[in-house]
Amino acid sequence: MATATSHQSVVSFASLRSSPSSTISQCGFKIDSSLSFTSKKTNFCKIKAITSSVSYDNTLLSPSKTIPDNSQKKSNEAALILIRHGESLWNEKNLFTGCVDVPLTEKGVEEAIEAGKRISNIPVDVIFTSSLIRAQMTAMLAMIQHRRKKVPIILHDESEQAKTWSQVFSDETKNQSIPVIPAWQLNERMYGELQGLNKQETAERYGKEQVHEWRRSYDIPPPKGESLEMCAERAVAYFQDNIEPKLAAGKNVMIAAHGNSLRSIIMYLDKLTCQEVISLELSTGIPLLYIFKEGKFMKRGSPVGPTEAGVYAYTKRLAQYRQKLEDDSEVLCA
Ligand SMILES: O=C(O)[C@@H](CO)OP(=O)(O)O
Repeated sequence: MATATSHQSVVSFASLRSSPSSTISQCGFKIDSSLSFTSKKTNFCKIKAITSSVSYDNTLLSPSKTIPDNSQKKSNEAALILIRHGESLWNEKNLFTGCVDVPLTEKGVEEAIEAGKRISNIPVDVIFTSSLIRAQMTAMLAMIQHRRKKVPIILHDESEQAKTWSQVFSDETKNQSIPVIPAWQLNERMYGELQGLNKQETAERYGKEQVHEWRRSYDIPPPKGESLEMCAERAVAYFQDNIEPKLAAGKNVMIAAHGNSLRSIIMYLDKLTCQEVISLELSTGIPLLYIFKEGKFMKRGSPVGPTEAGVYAYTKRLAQYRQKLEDDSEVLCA
């Protein structure tokens, strides 16, 4: 089996069972129908909920107790956008990165801006990122492209003082902000003793198959690192405890994270088996859209651009949101 690169230009969603053709779909996915899958159940039942959850709302941007908690607002659907960070300096050098905190390349910056353009008409109420700079840069660069022009603000909870010192005292300013919640649980899989090694040289030294197992198998960890299963135990538990409740409350969520932390979350959303997840590759800087409705996640594809009609054809709510953005900009231009 060929070693997958971190820069593949195609997102191969092995689980997209409802669309069997091997073409670029209307949603912007390439679906690889050459793969066949068994009906083996995913063993995600192993994932235990982590109870030490942190929950933020827009209200945390302001100390006022009188501001209503909008997280309780009723809605029957919410958008979920997943973005793998843009190309990092170590992606460019083909080095195993894992939890090493490396920034984006110039190309990565451009990818993040392009991703932002693609989702610029999709509502975002709260952003979750890993604690690593490449995911945070991606989230920020993407959000500055958003037509709503809200300001993404990182919430700091590392100490009581950090929380107190970053309070916002204007309701209006708070309403024009989007909370950005960093969570180490969304960090890239810890690559152990491979971190900093060149991927090609490692494959030459240990063999392509061994390195492919370390990189893509579900339960085989790299030396002293995390397997995808171990990464899922923290990333999916965090998603269930902190992100799903937001979606259930009608909040539109964006997650900027990493190849493997997002693979584990997609495995959960798409109910992929341990075999299926091996073929799941995420490109850098490509946003993926899901709709959460009645407790279920529906994959909607990757928004191709601000004028891409397909994305909006899927839900009335997204179409209405875009129409409102159009109306507002017409009023501003008049
Ligand atoms: O190096 C890493 O941390 C990851 C993501 O870039 O690489 P891989 O494609 O091997 O999972």
